Amino acid sequence: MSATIMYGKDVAEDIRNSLYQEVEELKKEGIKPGLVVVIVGNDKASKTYVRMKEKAAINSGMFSKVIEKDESLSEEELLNTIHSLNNDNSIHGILVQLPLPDHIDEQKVLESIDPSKDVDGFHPINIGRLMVGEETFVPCTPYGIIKMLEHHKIPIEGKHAVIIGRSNIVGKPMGQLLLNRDATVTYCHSKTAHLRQFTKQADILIVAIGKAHVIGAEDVKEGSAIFDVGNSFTEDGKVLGDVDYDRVVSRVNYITPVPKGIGPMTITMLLHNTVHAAKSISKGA
Ligand SMILES: Nc1nc2c(c(=O)[nH]1)N[C@@H](CN(C=O)c1ccc(C(=O)N[C@@H](CCC(=O)O)C(=O)O)cc1)CN2
Repeated sequence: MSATIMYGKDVAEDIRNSLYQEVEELKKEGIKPGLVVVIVGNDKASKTYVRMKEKAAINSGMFSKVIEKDESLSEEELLNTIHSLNNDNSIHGILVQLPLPDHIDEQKVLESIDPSKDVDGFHPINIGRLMVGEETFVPCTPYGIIKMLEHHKIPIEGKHAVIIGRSNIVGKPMGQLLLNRDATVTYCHSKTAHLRQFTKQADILIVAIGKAHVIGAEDVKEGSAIFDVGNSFTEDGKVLGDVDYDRVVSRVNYITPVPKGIGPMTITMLLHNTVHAAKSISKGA
């Protein structure tokens, strides 16, 4: 069996080209989409992701700013920073890079972001909208996976989608997006007994647990589509997915590699959400 290797870059390029055109049109109306990313602390991977976001936004013709704060920043200071960004009319998208240091209440911070600028889609109002099937900001990684499914014309309706991982960033919204498209969805997580029993049934398998190579050839259904969200770093700086790609690839029809699979789509859907925010804020929606 020869699998289709799903490179996010290929799908991302088309979306980024059309976003660039949309940004140019907005600029003619005097609107330059503006994204601010706030990062607290020195996590190496987070810093890399933030740089990638900044570069992608600038390349798409947007205004982009990174606010870097020291690890010792208090929760109150962070909330004040967000408050002033909420009130800044030149900023359409606000994102707080996760994870935050332990002394800061992550949920409180995410809930302080104006929902109309919440380009990560993590605010409870936007999550609620997703649950009831209303248009909203969709979290970037699951949104990117939906775009990849669409691009490769992988059927969703009536299929069994199994999601490993129940984070607010990926697992939970991913399941809801697939459910909204009439998949039968099973959530698995660290306490799931007999994990393989579920993964082997999956027509679409989404793996987002952050443990290198835990899914092997015996865990997948033949002919399925595998989406690997994992990004674990080895001591020598190599990035590994949650799926043992080399062993799994020959058993499935579709698979994302790590790196260059879903990662580029996460950043692209952030750009999409920022343009969407700029449009709706400027129209007073
Ligand atoms: N506020 C947020 N925080 C975090 C999110 C998020 O969506 N919003 N997601 C992750 C990190 N993340 C984006 O922030 C992210 C992770 C990985 C990649 C990526 O492109 N990875 C590469 C490999 C890594 C590399 O080359 O250095 C790939 O898979 O090709 C992009 C974004 C947690 N925090």
